[in-house]
Amino acid sequence: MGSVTDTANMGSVTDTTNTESGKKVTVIFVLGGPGSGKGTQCTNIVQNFGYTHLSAGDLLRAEIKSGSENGTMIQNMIKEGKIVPAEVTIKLLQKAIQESGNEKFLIDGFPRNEENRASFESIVRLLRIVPEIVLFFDCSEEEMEKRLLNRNQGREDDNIETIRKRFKVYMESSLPVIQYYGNLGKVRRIDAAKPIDVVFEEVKAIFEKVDA
Ligand SMILES: Nc1ncnc2c1ncn2[C@@H]1O[C@H](COP(=O)(O)OP(=O)(O)OP(=O)(O)O)[C@@H](O)[C@H]1O
Ligand SMILES: Nc1ccn([C@@H]2O[C@H](COP(=O)(O)O)[C@@H](O)[C@H]2O)c(=O)n1
Ligand SMILES: [Mg+2]
Repeated sequence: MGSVTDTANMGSVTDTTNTESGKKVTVIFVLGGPGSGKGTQCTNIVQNFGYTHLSAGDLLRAEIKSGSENGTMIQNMIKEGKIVPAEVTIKLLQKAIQESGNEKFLIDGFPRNEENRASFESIVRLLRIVPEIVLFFDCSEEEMEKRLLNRNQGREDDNIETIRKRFKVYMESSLPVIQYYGNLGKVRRIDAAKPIDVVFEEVKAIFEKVDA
């Protein structure tokens, strides 16, 4: 997305569909419940299909670490399992997109609620970028809870109290976004309860079609 210019103001994103090299920008949203395996499978997709993986959660956690003025607000929201205002998250995504030099993006954990979706769409409408497809990692709460409690990555939100809050936000705010894209025929549902390599076989079949 080399020709997308943003003068630190989301309203001033230049209207362009293609990069300066004339290549098409591909955006794939990666959605699913907490612990469904989005990050794990994105790592596999990057290795096999040349996408840049942008995890909204990872970008927000990096923003906390950077000591930014929004850090405390973001940290408090993550601890409570709440969704950070889209304005903040989209700025981080835009910066990462610009810095990547790539044209193919997996946007993981975004849009997470209606406000995320509507804000993103109002910006990308200018760019005429629409998500190619939405990968939906579908997994039971029981399995996701087990995975999160065993993740051991030192995440402040991987405790049972916050996990329950994240599940509630997922059911109430994130699933409707998946349904929205489902109504547009964009959702590719994946049975994420299976072992990692089996899930990736299903993912691979989808990407082979996208890249065809
Ligand atoms: N198919 C799978 N079977 C068993 N364990 C898995 C599977 N996929 C991922 N895991 C493990 O579950 C944990 C959560 O996976 P991951 O971090 O990829 O989930 P996520 O969807 O990105 O979660 P979050 O939304 O919290 O970031 C990790 O410890 C990972 O190794
Ligand atoms: N669009 C988003 C994505 C994430 N968050 C916050 O980060 C937390 C962790 O997200 P993961 O995808 O890494 O699980 C999430 O619970 C939210 O608090 C957000 O606000 N907006
Ligand atoms: Mg993740």
